[in-house]
This record gives sequence, C-alpha cells and structure tokens, in this order.
Amino acid sequence: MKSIFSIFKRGLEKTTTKVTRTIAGMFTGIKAHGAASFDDLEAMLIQADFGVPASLRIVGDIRDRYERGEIATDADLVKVAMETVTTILNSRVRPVNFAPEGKPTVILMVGVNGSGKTTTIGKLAARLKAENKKVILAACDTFRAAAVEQLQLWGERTGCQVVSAKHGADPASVAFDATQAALARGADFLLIDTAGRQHNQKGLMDELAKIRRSIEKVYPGAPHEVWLTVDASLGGNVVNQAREFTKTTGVTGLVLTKLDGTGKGGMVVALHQEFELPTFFIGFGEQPEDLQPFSAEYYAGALFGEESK
Ligand SMILES: Nc1nc2c(ncn2[C@@H]2O[C@H](COP(=O)(O)OP(=O)(O)OP(=O)(O)O)[C@@H](O)[C@H]2O)c(=O)[nH]1
Repeated sequence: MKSIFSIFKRGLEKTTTKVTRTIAGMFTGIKAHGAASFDDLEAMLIQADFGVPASLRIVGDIRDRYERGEIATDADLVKVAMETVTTILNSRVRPVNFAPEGKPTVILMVGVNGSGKTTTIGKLAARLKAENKKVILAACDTFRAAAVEQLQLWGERTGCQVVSAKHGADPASVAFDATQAALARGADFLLIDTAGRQHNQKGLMDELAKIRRSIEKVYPGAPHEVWLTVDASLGGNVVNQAREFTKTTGVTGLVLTKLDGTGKGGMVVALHQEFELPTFFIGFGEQPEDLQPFSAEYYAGALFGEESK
C-alpha cells in the first residue's frame, strides 16, 4: 500500500519541481548578496503562486531567523519555510461537523462548473464505503443529463444508492426526497451533488438556497457541511472566486481539486492565508485513492519535496 505522503508527493510533483527550483541555492544567494536576495525570494514565491501576504510572511520568518544566526544552510532555510507554511495551512483546521450518533451526516457539494463536484462525491463515497458506511448519493443537477449519469456510474462503482429524478425536475425536490430516504434507510452519509454555477448567477444561487431549505425542512440541523470544490489548477484567481462564492452561499469548507495536473500548488498556501475556511479534502486525480483528507504537514512537506517530521 502506498503511504499517504507518497500520494501527496506524487500529486504535487509539478509544484514541487517549481518550488524546489525556486528555493535551491537561495541561502548561498543571501550570503553573497544580502538583503536584495530576500526580495528575490519573495518575488519567486509570489511567482510560485503563494500569493503576496503568505510570501511576505514566509520571507519575514526566514529573515528573522537568518538575522538571529539560525540559518546556516539551504536545508535550514527550507525548514523555516516549511514550518511557516505548515502554520499557515493549519490555521483553519477544524473537525468535520458530523451529525449526532445514529443520524445521517448530510454534505452539500457546491461549486463552479467543472470544478470537480461529482468526481469528489464519487471518490468520497468510495472512501466511506471502504469504512463500511452506508452512503446515499443525490443527483440534484437535473439540468445536465450527463451529470446524473456520471453520478449513477459512481453509484454503481461504489455500491451506493443514487436518488435522482427526470431531466428538468426541481433540484430542491430531489434533495427533499434524498434526505427523506437517508433518514428512512438509516444512512450514515448523504452526499448531495448540485449543478455547477457562478456566484453572480442570481437564479442559480437562489436555487441553492431553496435546496438548503428543503433539506432543513425534512431534517433540522442538516446540511451539516456545505463544501465548495475549488479547481486549484486555476491558480491565484481562485482566492477571489472562493470568496465571492462564499458570500452568496453558506459554504462551511473547501475541497481542493486537480492539484495533480498543475504547478500552482502554492496557491493552497495563499488560499489559507487569505481566506477563512478550512480545507477538508484534496484531490490529486480521478481514482478514489486520489482524494485524501487535507494534511498541513504532508502538504507542506510535499511542496518542498521533504517529509515533515
Ligand atoms: N486530474 C484531475 N481531474 C479531476 C479531478 N477532479 C475532477 N477531475 C476531472 O475534472 C472534470 C470535471 O469534474 P466533475 O466532477 O464533472 O466536475 P463538476 O463540478 O461536477 O462539473 P459540473 O457538474 O459540470 O459543474 C472531469 O473530467 C473530472 O474527471 C482531480 O482531482 N484531478
């Protein structure tokens, strides 16, 4: 079995190459050129998608430790950078808000088109099934026929029941039926897929609010989590996208997807420095094992190509 760190490492390969190239020889540069090299390091971190506030913070910490004589090699510098990044990534962590014992936990998945909602639900269902949980999936994207089929395929693949309705049905009524089914059948989890939308599509945002209301009507206290899938390969822009989306919906957490195909993994640090929500899962590909619970330590380690202790 592959270690979880090796999954993070393989998933972040492109980003690691970029970051380690950025940082290699930096200490030698600082020794030779002094303060100007700190500006170079800052510029390079910004280029590697860490965002301005996080880059300033990382370089500030390196500078302090350097001035205190605590950095004598490139490895020391990487260690300080890793520590700061781990602190930033850990700052938003909280446990998942599960339903009370014996009741289904309802997770509503929202996000812009193609950000990975359906795939994340499928992978999540596979993980939960492997833990012997009873999982029901709800296909609330009734607009796009292929979306229902895609979820049904995941249902077959993972052995989970899928609640769906005919094309064009009201997504809120699918959510209503699925919540009733989850309660009646004693499910442990109900994962609700929704249609992709942009934050400025008022009608679609109202539809999400209606979906929420119909879940609450059958099951007070649900949904327990509303997760926004964020396509991490889009880089720094996703910080604003996530902020805008969250303003209009009751998002409680993030799932970052598509980190495997991108060198922009530094943006996860930017996102955690600049945005207040925790990340629960991270997607490195399309196979079930490619969805992993977010770990600040593994992520920071993989970014810098080293396993953190
Ligand atoms: N490489 C990679 N591809 C991913 C990942 N997650 C999703 N994808 C792919 O991204 C594409 C879009 O994913 P979907 O799950 O259909 O996204 P969605 O948000 O449900 O899409 P809409 O319903 O159209 O809004 C698919 O081709 C997925 O296979 C990931 O972590 N890595």
